[in-house]
Amino acid sequence: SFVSLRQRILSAVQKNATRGDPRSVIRAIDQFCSQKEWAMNVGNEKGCILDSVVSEVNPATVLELGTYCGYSTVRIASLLPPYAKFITLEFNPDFAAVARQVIAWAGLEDKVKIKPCLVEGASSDWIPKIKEQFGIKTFDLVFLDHWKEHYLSDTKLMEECGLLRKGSVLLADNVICPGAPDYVEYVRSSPRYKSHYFRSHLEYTKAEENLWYLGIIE
Ligand SMILES: Cc1ncnc2c1ncn2[C@@H]1O[C@H](/C=C/CNC(=O)c2cc(-c3ccc(F)cc3)cc(O)c2O)[C@@H](O)[C@H]1O
Ligand SMILES: [Mg+2]
Repeated sequence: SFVSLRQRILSAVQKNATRGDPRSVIRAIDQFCSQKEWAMNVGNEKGCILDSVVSEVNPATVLELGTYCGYSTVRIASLLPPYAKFITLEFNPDFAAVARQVIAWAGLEDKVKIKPCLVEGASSDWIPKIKEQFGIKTFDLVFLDHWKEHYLSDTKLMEECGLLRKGSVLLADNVICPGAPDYVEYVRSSPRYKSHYFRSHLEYTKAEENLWYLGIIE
């Protein structure tokens, strides 16, 4: 039967990565996607920027929008302190199923070093429920990497639901390629945001790309 790209990514992890070793899971996916088949993981170049932001923010609460195969979930989770709460939202059940297995292979499910709580469903449905469902007041860090046309609406929704505070950091992938122009326009023109560009390249290519880092200031 047809084996989907995400199944091939999972097989590459199970074949080449060491169980319980998050870095080997990241390496296995990066090797597969740079040598065999491109996939829309954030990749290693932008991944290192993500790592530096996570380490700098050292967040107690993290929200990821768009789990996909769990590549950035594993990257983030492996850097969080044990008490941290990490929610990742994915509405495609097939992607969520693969991501659960990639996260489990990295031992982040078992070791409960951090249990990224992979919630199946649309971000717009779940964002209003996060406070009472997970006992989270505000997010220290949000990583946006889902459909680009949802970046702005979900950011506004997070503001309305009181999930962002002074100092919350929003990190958005792909603001140049494929691009999120309405989101960029909104945060650049809003006095509430201080924004910073990280120059990088589209994953596994030489194409110009940027991760868009935003601190919130009231
Ligand atoms: C409202 C809602 N709620 C929950 N999950 C949601 C959700 N909306 C989407 N998702 C989930 O998130 C992922 C979607 C990611 C979309 N990412 C991209 O489209 C993307 C594309 C490229 C790219 C660049 C150049 C090209 F030529 C082609 C593609 C690079 C990237 O890095 C991308 O992220 C996917 O797993 C989807 O199910
Ligand atoms: Mg992306």
